Amino acid sequence: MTELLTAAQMRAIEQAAIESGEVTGLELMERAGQGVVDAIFAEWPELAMPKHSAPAAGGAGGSTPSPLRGSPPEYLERDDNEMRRAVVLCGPGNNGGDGFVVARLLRDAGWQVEVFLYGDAEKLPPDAKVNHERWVKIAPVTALTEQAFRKVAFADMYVDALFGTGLTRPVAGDLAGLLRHLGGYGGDDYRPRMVAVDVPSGLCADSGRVVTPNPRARVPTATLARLTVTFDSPKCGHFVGDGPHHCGRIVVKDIGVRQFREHKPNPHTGRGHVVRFPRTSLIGKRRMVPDERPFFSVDIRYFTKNQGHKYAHGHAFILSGGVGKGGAARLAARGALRVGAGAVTLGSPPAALIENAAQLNAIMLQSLKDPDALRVLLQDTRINALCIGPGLGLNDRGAALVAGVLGGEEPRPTVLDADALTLLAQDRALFDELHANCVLTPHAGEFARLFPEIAEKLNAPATTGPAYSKVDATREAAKRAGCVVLFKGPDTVIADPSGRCSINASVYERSAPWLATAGSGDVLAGFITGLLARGFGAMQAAETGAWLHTECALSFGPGLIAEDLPEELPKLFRELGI
Ligand SMILES: NC(=O)C1=CN([C@@H]2O[C@H](COP(=O)(O)OP(=O)(O)OC[C@H]3O[C@@H](n4cnc5c(N)ncnc54)[C@H](OP(=O)(O)O)[C@@H]3O)[C@@H](O)[C@H]2O)[C@@H](O)CC1
Ligand SMILES: [K+]
Repeated sequence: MTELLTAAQMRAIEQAAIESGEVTGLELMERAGQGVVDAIFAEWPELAMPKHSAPAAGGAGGSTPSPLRGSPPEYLERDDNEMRRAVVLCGPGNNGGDGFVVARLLRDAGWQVEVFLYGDAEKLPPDAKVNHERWVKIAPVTALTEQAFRKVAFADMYVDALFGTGLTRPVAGDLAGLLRHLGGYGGDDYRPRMVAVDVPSGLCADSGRVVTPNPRARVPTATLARLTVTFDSPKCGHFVGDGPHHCGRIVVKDIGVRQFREHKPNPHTGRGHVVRFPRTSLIGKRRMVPDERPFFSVDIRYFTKNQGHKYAHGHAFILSGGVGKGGAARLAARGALRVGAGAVTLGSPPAALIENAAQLNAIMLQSLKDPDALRVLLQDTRINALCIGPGLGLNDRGAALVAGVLGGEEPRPTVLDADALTLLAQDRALFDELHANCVLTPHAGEFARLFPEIAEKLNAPATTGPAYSKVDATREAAKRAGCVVLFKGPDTVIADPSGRCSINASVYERSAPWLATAGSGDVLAGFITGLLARGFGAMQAAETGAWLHTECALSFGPGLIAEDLPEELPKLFRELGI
């Protein structure tokens, strides 16, 4: 798994590296700038060629339209030289320092580069100041205003080095207007080559939220990049909230500080300690960082087909709702069976038995009238995982069954989804019965019902950086509930009460918008239940279930309906060598 860092964690690693004496801040800045330039040429190889010799396919060859509306200035229209043109926007911190390095390296590569600075050159931090001075020996720097930018902004590429991990407050005044332009130009169908250094300016690196007093503004005050080049490790904000929308694509460049991730305090000075708790992992497919495993590791031990009867592979029990409401629980049951539970039983109210019987074959069916019947059933110790909520019904029977599931003598690992979550929100005494082997799988609405104070913080405008994030919210919720919380979305965040946290992001190359289809959440609940039955721990079951869910959707492709998800698993398991 790839580790995601917060801005503070990245700063601590950088600080430890510098304090070790093995590298200077200036060297790190040079590596960062070089990383950006390398990423640019890898992303757009045609930019390494002279302008008129590059293929023009897809608008890749010639000059791109201005990101600001209106025609390019006359002198640019007359320009017929062969040089590539870049505009680099530098800010008042070290992100701006990286920008000056990028400008210099592009110029060394034969580009015509125009540099703008927002802020006072005298107040730049030391390394940024050195790179500013290096640049002004080569070419001038223009003070950044919207008006000044409008006059010259016509380029093959724009580099956004205004703010990185140091964004502390909303961008205001003239610069806000400029960022709105850079974040809202061109409609949806065309984005100029905008490269964000570390993080698109205006976006909080921790939360992926645009830092603004007005979150409902039609055009956000953050740049819209086609490529974001970050250093050492991706940051949480690249994968949650609006991050993926603003980043375009993420490339991670090694700047040689990895050994300092585990840095201990210097015994003499006591400094150089890297604070890396809590850790956040990315559950992803693609290889993002050298020497990290390309796949999220599905623990194959739990899938090994040991000889043995079906119950040796676990027995999942799924509680269903009333007549006409059984579809959701049947989907969950199918998911649990396909993911590998040896046996799956659906507990149905007597009146719905015939309906369920007509739809089930490999899944067993059991009459489940009330909590007394449940108590008797749970005397069967082979039942080792439960799922309650899909299609359950917001009624007394539902509430009594949730109480029965949570309050038994030997509470089983249990997934609580859908109606069970609403019932928990309505009855705090029930909520207090949650135990460490529970997994809650709320979407945003259910999350807000279950954890109203946390949701209020998350939904409040992000007016300071670092802003409260979905990662923070899920961690806090897991702690409060005392169990695993899987907060659904394209950026599914999973946390346990100890603070362990993962993000299963269905974004970038794992984007699967067709996964937002009726019944998809029921299948996810079933996957997790099946994995619990196979012996996975609660956190691992939630992580693996979420990962498989996205992978099934990607494998099937558009046109997917919830029924297709479990049926995709055998193919996926074959590919994984399970
Ligand atoms: N970590 C690493 O290993 C490496 C990091 N590197 C690079 O350093 C970057 C982090 O640099 P950084 O800490 O100087 O922060 P950065 O984002 O440049 O901004 C801080 C400045 O912006 C200002 N400011 C903030 N918000 C504002 C607002 N709304 N409107 C106006 N001003 C605002 C803020 O002002 P202040 O809050 O202090 O008043 C301060 O002046 C990082 O993203 C990466 O690119 C690489 O070089 C190499 C390795
Ligand atoms: K930036």
